[in-house]
Amino acid sequence: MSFWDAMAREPSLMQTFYGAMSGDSKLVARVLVSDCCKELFRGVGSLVDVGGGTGTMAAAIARAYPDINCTVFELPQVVPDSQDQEAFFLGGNMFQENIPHGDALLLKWVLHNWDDDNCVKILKKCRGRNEKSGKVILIDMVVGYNQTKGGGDFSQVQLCSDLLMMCLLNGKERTETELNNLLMAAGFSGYKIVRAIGPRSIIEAYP
Ligand SMILES: C[S@@+](CC[C@H](N)C(=O)[O-])C[C@H]1O[C@@H](n2cnc3c(N)ncnc32)[C@H](O)[C@@H]1O
Repeated sequence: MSFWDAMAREPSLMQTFYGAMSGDSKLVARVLVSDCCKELFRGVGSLVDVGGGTGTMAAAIARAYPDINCTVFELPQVVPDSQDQEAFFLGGNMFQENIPHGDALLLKWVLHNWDDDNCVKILKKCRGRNEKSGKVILIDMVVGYNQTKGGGDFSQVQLCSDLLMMCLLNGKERTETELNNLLMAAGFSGYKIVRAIGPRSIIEAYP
């Protein structure tokens, strides 16, 4: 049974986990929708937050950019019973179903949950959905990046998170080289690290 299915059997655990994800998204959204990142959203009319949890990030983007149509694509057990006003929810499994099309697909704190093979599968599916135009926005740790760019030393946080991901999910935190390898294996033409947010980074990847 997957970590996600096991959690779905424990309502209190689900509430705690997705509440924590939502709290984190509130923090990160403050940076993502601030002036420093506005280039990310230029020309974007639709955005899909893949594995977007309870929709906190998508709602923050929709509030800041009312012209962007925001969708949250999540496991059915996470989709709320009634639709949110700010973002549309769609239930599905990103490995099995088609990820909805979007000018921008967002993967925040998703890739670090998976091993390399599964990451390439996820990235290929995302690339397939916006190959002609658009991009994929990743928010994840890039191990070592922040130290070299003067953003503070987050190496211990990054290594602790790496251990946690390995133990819980067979996932990992990745260096820039490892991230580049995944993107190239999934057929992306390039990427740019837009900026760091503490131990994590915002990365724009181009199909
Ligand atoms: C670490 S959480 C991040 C949630 C959200 N992006 C955030 O940062 O707050 C990973 C998310 O991936 C979702 N997820 C896991 N497996 C999935 C799948 N097969 N298809 C779609 N979503 C999935 C989980 O339900 C969870 O919300």
